[in-house]
Amino acid sequence: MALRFDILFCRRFASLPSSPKPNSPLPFPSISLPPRSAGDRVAGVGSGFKKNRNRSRINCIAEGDGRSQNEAVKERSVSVVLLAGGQGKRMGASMPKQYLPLLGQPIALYSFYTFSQMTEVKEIVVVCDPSYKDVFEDASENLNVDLKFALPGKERQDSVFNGFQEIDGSSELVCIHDSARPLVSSGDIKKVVQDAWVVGAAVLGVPVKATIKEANKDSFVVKTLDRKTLWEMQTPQVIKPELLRSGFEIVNRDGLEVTDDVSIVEHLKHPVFITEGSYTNIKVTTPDDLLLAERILNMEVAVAS
Ligand SMILES: Nc1ccn([C@@H]2O[C@H](COP(=O)(O)OP(=O)(O)OP(=O)(O)O)[C@@H](O)[C@H]2O)c(=O)n1
Ligand SMILES: C[C@](O)(CO)[C@H](O)COP(=O)(O)O
Repeated sequence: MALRFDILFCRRFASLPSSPKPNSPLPFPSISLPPRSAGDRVAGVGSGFKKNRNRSRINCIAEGDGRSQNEAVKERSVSVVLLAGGQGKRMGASMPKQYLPLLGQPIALYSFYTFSQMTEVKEIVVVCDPSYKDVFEDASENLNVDLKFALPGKERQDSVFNGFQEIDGSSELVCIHDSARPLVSSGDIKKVVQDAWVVGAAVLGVPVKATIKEANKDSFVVKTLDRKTLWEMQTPQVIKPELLRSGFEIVNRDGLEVTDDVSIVEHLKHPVFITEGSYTNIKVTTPDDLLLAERILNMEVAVAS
C-alpha cells in the first residue's frame, strides 16, 4: 500500500520539493478496496461526451469585463480559499472526510499541492478547524505559496466568507475550492482562472448526463428539463474580489442561502461563465466516492505507465 501510494503521489506531484506526510492508519473501518483489473473503467471518463458539447470558449466577450482572452493571468495574482471546514456527516467517518487518507494521503492535501505548484497562485487560505492546521503547515515546507488560515463557519457559505476576509488586498482573483474535490487537475484550474480573468466570474462544470425531472412535493413529475441546458457545478469557482464583496453584501443583508459561490455573483446579475471541466473532478461525499477516487487515481497511473 505504502509503495503504491508513493508511486502514485510522486507521479501526480512530480516536481514537489517536499515529501508527503507519512501514511496514517485508515480510520474508516468499512472501506475495503476491490481488486484492480485491466478492464476497470470509471463512468464518464473518456465518454466522448465533450465532443458533442464542445463550443468555443467565451463566445460573448461583450458580456465580460472587456479583457482579452489572450491576456494572461499574472503570476502570484490569485488567492485560493481552500474549504476544509466541513464535518463530512454524510461520510459517517470518525474524522471530517477531507482528512481521510486517499491512497495514504489526506484528501485535502491533493488539491493543496496542485494549487501550490501553480505560478498564478500567491497564497492559500485554508479554512479549517485549528486542530487540523498542522496537516497543512507540515505540507507547506519549501512550497512557493503563502499559507494562511481562517475559521470555519456554520454553513459552507460562511466558511467562504471567513476565508475571503483573509485574502491579500492586491489579489486580482479569488479561487474557491472544496478540499473534498482532490482530483481537480491544474489544466482545468488554469482554464477556469483564465475565464474568470476575462469575464469576472467563472466556474468549472460538466454537462449533465442524466435525464432530470422536476417533481412536486408528492413526487409527481411536473416536467422534464431540457438537459442540453443543464450543467453540474464543481469547484474551483473563481471570482474577482470586488464582485464577491458586493455579492456578499446582498447575500448577508437579505439572509440568502447559496450552495455555491457563483450564485453570489448571480444575485448581482453579473455574467458567470461555465468552463467545461472533467467528470473525474468528483466531490468525495459518501464512502463510495472514496472508492471511485481511488479508482480514478489508479487509472491515471495505469494510463501514465
Ligand atoms: N461549514 C462548512 C461546510 C463545508 N465546508 C467545506 O465545503 C466543501 C464542500 O462541502 P460538503 O461536501 O457538503 O462537505 P460537508 O459539509 O463536510 O459534508 P456533509 O454535508 O456531509 O456534512 C468541503 O470541502 C467542506 O469541508 C466548509 O469549509 N465549511
Ligand atoms: C460548491 C459545490 O461543490 C458545487 O457542486 C457544492 O454545491 C458544495 O457541496 P454541497 O454538497 O452541495 O453542499
